[in-house]
Amino acid sequence: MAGVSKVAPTPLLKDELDIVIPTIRNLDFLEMWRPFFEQYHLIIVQDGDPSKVIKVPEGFDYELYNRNDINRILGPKASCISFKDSACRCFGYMVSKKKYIFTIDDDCFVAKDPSGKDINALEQHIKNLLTPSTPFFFNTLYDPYREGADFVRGYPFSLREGIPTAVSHGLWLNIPDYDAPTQLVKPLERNTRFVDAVLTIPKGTLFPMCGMNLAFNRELIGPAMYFGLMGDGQPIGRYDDMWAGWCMKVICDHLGLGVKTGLPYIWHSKASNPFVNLKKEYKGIYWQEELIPFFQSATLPKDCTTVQSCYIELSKQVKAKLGKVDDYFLKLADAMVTWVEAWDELNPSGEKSVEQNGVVVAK
Ligand SMILES: O=c1ccn([C@@H]2O[C@H](COP(=O)(O)OP(=O)(O)O[C@H]3O[C@@H](CO)[C@H](O)[C@H]3O)[C@@H](O)[C@H]2O)c(=O)[nH]1
Ligand SMILES: [Mn+2]
Repeated sequence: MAGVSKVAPTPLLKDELDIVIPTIRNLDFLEMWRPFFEQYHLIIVQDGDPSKVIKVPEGFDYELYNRNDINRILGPKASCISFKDSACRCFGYMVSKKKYIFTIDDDCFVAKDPSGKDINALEQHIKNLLTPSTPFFFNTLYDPYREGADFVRGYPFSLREGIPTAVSHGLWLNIPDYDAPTQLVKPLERNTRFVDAVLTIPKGTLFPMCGMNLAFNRELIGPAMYFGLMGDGQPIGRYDDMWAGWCMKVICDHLGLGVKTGLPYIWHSKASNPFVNLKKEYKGIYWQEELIPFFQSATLPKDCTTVQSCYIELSKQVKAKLGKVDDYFLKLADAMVTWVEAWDELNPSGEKSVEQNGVVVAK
């Protein structure tokens, strides 16, 4: 038989997924990801000085937005997009037209699994997003939809269909995502432990979402993925992804959407400066002792059936209940509304309930 031409398979979700990268530096890191990323469209959000030229390696298909572009596109609503903080990445989520988003930091590289094989983090995130979540009952053999696993004895059959997955939260080998105090106490600690598992985060449980290796279904949960007001002119930094994760999880629990964490791993290469981080984080470290109980007790009315309506309702509760913590939360609550308004302006397809997104919501 004539030599069978080896045609590379089309990557999963090639035309339905954008890769969003916040950056202040050249993107040489993409060379290592080329085999996994080259066929996908990149949205680069250039932070800091817009006159700086960011070099993107040849062969990648991308759009790049700097601060001038954000101001031009959003006008006064650009005030809700952070400046001089990785939180700016959420502009990429808003401007994308795709169903899925994967966001990664420019100091995150391809990690190897225990067998020494390069980990295609994007492929694993896609698997996580395309298989259901099981937040209502814990499966002790971890991800039941994975090859070679299943639901264990005693797992209710009525719950085995699972629910749609909205978010896939990946982890990091080498430099762990520690807060500044922990970084200061354990400057040499490296994460060498590869845990071969994907878990659904149970309903009613919050978690610290890290934005450096994260994927989500933009149609299901996009409007809730606002990374807040951080960086320049703000009293706090490095709580961008945390804030988004808490708002997102409350809304996912309310709408019957799932959140997973675990595989895939990336190799996080650079520890940011712990002293700079401490300055950014310190208010957050004591504020969060009030923020967590707020999110843990947050409930949304039944008539909130779209992400936008949930998010607007949450912003009202932030204003009413967190304004006493600090005036910052009054400003943040307003910025949450501006974000949704800007989102709907750039995505005029209108608000959709999860059912309208073709999702059967667990009752
Ligand atoms: O002002 C800035 C600083 C950085 N960036 C880009 O954002 C990411 C992360 O930057 P970096 O790797 O230097 O910082 P980390 O401390 O490792 O970031 C993680 O901690 C959290 C910060 O909120 C977040 O979960 C992770 O991002 C890089 O791509 C920088 O180029 C920026 O855009 N603006
Ligand atoms: Mn980093």
